[in-house]
Amino acid sequence: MKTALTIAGSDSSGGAGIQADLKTFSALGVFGMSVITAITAQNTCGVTAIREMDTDIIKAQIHAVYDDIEVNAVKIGMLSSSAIIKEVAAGIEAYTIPKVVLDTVMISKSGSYLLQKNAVQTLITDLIPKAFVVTPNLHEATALVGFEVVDQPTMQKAAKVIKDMGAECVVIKGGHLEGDACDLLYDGKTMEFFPNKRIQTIHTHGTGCTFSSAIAAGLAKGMDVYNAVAEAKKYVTMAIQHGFPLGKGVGPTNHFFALYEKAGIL
Ligand SMILES: Nc1ncnc2c1ncn2[C@@H]1O[C@H](COP(=O)(O)OP(=O)(O)OP(=O)(O)O)[C@@H](O)[C@H]1O
Ligand SMILES: Cc1ncc(CO)c(N)n1
Repeated sequence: MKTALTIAGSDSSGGAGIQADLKTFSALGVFGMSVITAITAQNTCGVTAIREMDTDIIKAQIHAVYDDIEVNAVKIGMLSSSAIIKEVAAGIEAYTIPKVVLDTVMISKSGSYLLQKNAVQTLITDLIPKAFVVTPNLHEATALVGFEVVDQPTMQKAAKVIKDMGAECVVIKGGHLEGDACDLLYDGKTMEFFPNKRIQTIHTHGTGCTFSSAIAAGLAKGMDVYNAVAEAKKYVTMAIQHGFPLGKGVGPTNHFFALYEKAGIL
């Protein structure tokens, strides 16, 4: 069985973060492992508290996994601070980790900072150059490149700038576009749009985490980046389609509907 590791924050409500990542890995038939960078007290209405893990326990978790187990792909999510980014970058360096999907998590849907504002530059200098795929949403792409990313032409322009920061491939997510939910993949040679009709729902908690983990799962299974993104897009669309009104706010993506439907059980 192929393996994937998520290095990310915990979401107590189970819709995003480590919990969404592990559900995605399982649903896609990959054995999931985790390095927890921070704990959030979070539900469908918002984030009420954040506690960062000390860098020594983050380092110990990375070493515990890598000293024992072959890891076929890594997804990186919430990192919270510059110090944590540097620790994770050192781990990638120490084990020369190749298939890294970096989800540049910055602000939760409810508006809480999951990455300190002053850490964006560290992300650019220390981690983006080590990533195989970087997956910013429109807001994150804007923060990375310094101009507004709001439509397909500016997504294309931003993808080139982020590629020049040293990432192998760039996926700019169009979940926040006006109109269709259209993502862009740039591998340095071709620009490929992955269009999809926008699903009319408020239940989109964890869409970004689900998508980036699904890309990592595809890479773990040996897919090339194009197929990994195409399959991840199908998966996240299905998971949003079956999203449901858990709690009083923004409900989560639904992995198990996706799994059962795929297996022909439902
Ligand atoms: N309403 C929707 N209908 C269809 N696809 C969607 C919808 N919302 C998001 N997506 C898709 O979900 C994936 C995640 O994109 P999105 O832009 O929502 O990420 P994100 O903002 O990083 O998510 P998060 O808030 O969880 O961090 C992309 O493939 C995007 O196109
Ligand atoms: C822990 C965590 N990671 C990522 C997200 C996505 O925004 C979230 N809401 N919570």
